[in-house]
Amino acid sequence: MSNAAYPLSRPRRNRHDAFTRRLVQEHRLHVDNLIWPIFVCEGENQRQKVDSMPGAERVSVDNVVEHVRQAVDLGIPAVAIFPVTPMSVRDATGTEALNPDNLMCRASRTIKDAFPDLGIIGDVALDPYTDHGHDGVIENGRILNDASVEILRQQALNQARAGNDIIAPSDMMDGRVKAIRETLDGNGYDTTRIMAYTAKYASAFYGPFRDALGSGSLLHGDKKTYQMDPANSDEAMREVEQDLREGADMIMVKPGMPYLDIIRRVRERFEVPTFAYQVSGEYAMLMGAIQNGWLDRDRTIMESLIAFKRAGCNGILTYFALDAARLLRDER
Ligand SMILES: NCC(=O)CCC(=O)O
Ligand SMILES: [Mg+2]
Repeated sequence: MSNAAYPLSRPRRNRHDAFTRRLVQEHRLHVDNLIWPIFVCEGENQRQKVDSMPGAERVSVDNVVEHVRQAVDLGIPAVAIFPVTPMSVRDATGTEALNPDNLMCRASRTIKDAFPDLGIIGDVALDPYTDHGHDGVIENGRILNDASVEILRQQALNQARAGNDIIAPSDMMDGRVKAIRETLDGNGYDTTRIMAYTAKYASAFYGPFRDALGSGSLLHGDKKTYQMDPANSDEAMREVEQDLREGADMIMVKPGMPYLDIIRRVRERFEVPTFAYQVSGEYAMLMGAIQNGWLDRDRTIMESLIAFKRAGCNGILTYFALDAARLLRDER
C-alpha cells in the first residue's frame, strides 16, 4: 500500500495517548521547584494590592504568618522576603538595612517562629533602603563598588542573625559574594547559604516590582553600570565563574523568560544549582493577558514554568508559586 511511502519512525506514536505522553515526558515541575517572593510592609492588619501585579499583595508583619501559611500548606519549600521600606527611614547609604529590627528582620523572625522548616531567603542589596533607589552608595554620581560591599556584608550578617537561611545578594557589585561569605563564616554562620543573583540584567521587566516596593519614582537614571547588558551572554559565564569561586552555593539568572538561553548555558557549563527569577514584569505581562481573556490562565502559568525546567533550572522564584502549587496538587 501507499503506506510504504511513509517513514517507519513516527514521533507522533509517543504522543498517541495520555499514558504514553506521561511515560516519555522529559521534564516535570514539582512543588519543590517553587520559591514564593513576598512583600512585607509597615502598619497593622495591612493587605495592600499592587496595581501593576494583580493578585500580589503587600502584607504587614502581623499578617505575614497567615500569608505564608498558604505556601507552607501547599508544600512550597521557601519564600523570599522583600520589604517595603517607608521613605522616612530611607537615606543615602541605606542605614536601615543594618537595623536588627528592620522590616525584613521582623518578618524573618516572625516567619521562622511559626514555620521553622520553611526556607527563608533574604535579598541583600541597598535599593529598598536608599532614598535614591540605587543598590549601592553614590559619590559624584558613581555607584561605589567596594564601599557598597562593606555595607552589604553587614546587611547579610544582620539577616542571618534574624534567621534567614539563604542570603541572596541582588546588588551586582563585584566581590560581594566573597565578602559576604567571609563575614558569615567569621560569625558562625558557615551553613547559611548564598544564592547569588549572578546574571542580573538591567531590565525593563522590573517595573512593577519597583511599584510594589515604592522605589520606582525614587530612582534617578538607570542601573546599567552594575546590572548586565541584555545583549550579553558570554559575560554571564564570567559572572558565574566568579561567584562560584567566591563561594556562591546557588546561581540565579534574572529576569527569567527572556533569558532562558542564559540559564541553559549556565547549566551546561557549570552544572551547579541554578535558579531563575520570573520577575514582576513577566508576571504582569501574563496576568494582563490572562485578565483580558487573551490567554488561558492555568495552561499559561504552567507552560511558562516548565520552560524553566527545560532550560535547566532547579527552581524558580515566581509570583505564580501558589497558583502553580495548587495546580500541581489538583493534577494528582
Ligand atoms: N531584587 C529583587 C528584584 O529586583 C525583583 C524584580 C522583579 O520581580 O521585578
Ligand atoms: Mg558579579
